[in-house]
Amino acid sequence: MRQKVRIAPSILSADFARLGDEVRAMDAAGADLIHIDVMDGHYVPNLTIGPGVVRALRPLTRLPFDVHLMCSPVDGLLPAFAEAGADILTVHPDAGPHTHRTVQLIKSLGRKAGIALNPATPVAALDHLWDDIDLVLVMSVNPGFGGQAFIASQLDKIRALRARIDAGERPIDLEVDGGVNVETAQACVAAGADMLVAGTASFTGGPDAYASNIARLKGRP
Ligand SMILES: O=C(CO)[C@@H](O)[C@H](O)COP(=O)(O)O
Ligand SMILES: [Fe+2]
Repeated sequence: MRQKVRIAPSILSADFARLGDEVRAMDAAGADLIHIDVMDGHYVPNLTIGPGVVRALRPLTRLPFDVHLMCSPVDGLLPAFAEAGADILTVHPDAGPHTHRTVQLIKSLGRKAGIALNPATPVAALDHLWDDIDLVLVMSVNPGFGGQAFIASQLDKIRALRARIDAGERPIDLEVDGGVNVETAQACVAAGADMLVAGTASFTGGPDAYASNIARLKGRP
């Protein structure tokens, strides 16, 4: 693989009845971040996790919390997630009218700011944001659910983003989310991704399989 990749298991695929244990198990298994999918039943047709859950999980691990907000409007939710223990707050530019203002709000809360690009959202959506963002999240499925198939056309977008990030002066993480498994992980890293979200592929097989799942996603046998 091209470079060291970090794996962010999405707890959307965890056993919600044992969520704390699941987060601890993923930490012990070698995960690099914990990805938390926040869905509002409006921007996407699913309803998931609020700041109370993030706050409850926060003492259980020192891994960064990578909070992916599929919410519209989102600005009013950001302070609560920051206070609850989010490290990265990632928003969708099509979910609100003033994404630059949203990014400024995230920075004012002292958190890293990410922008998520849906499969149909072009790289140009970032044109006015490059100076302020810390992460770009390429959605390789349509947002809303775990367990969907990887949309291969997004590999070209990852390549274009890698070229743009490498041409810039600031470090910006390039994360891919949706349908990531051992095979698609390799393609994403070859295209330039340095962070991979994996829900199904991380949690499949139960806790005894987590370490091997993470290792294989990192390209180890
Ligand atoms: O944001 C999302 C879906 O909207 C993701 O984070 C999924 O939760 C990833 O799940 P898998 O596709 O890896 O099962
Ligand atoms: Fe996500």
